[in-house]
Amino acid sequence: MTDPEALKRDAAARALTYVENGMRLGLGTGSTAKHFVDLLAERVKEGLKVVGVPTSEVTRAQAERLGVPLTTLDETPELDITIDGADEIDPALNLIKGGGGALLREKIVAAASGRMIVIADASKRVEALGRFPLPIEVNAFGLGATERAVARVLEAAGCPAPLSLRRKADGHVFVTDGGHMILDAACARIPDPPTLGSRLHSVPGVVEHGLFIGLASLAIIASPGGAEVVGRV
Ligand SMILES: O=C(CO)[C@H](O)[C@H](O)COP(=O)(O)O
Repeated sequence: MTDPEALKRDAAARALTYVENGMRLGLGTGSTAKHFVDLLAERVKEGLKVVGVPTSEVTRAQAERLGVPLTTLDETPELDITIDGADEIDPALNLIKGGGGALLREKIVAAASGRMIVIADASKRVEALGRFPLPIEVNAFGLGATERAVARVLEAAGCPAPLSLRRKADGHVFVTDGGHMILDAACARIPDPPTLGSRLHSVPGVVEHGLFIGLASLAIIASPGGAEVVGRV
């Protein structure tokens, strides 16, 4: 059996072939994106000139440690490519993201990019989104009321789901880089992701959700047979 880390690194290496001198890059978060930043740093040491916007404090620390030049969306509001992982990828390249809790910055950075390339191993491919619990980032104020409103929206969208407040391994509540909390919705199957996405945005207190609709234009999916490049259908 192929080592999952080797597959993630394969996908990351293939994504690097899309990076050209002078590009402004969005740098994703998670174990697959971490491989991309490692490989990018090697190319930077060899002389590649790029600048990156990290999607989390974890990625910022990694990139800084490895010498990848960084900028912000205030200094550089338009990026060429974002390369990021995903928790689920459907055939239309709609995604669930946020397993690592970085969904808000990931979505802002992807939306500011000319294209988003998703890198993943084949286990992330699904026919329909929803088996992976959908992360919903919420403001701490009014948490109980927001949770009830989110539950009503999920039910109306045909995917009633238990909600759980995300906690860290030590039991403390997980707090995002933006200072918010995450409700994970165990939907099982989301019949209409775009509709659910817009309805969730209508709930006061919801800061962002992990449905990435129409943002990714390319997915690089690594399996033991090699890395497959899939364009949006
Ligand atoms: O959305 C994310 C972080 O918020 C990650 O991209 C997603 O969780 C995939 O992570 P990994 O590459 O470790 O499987």
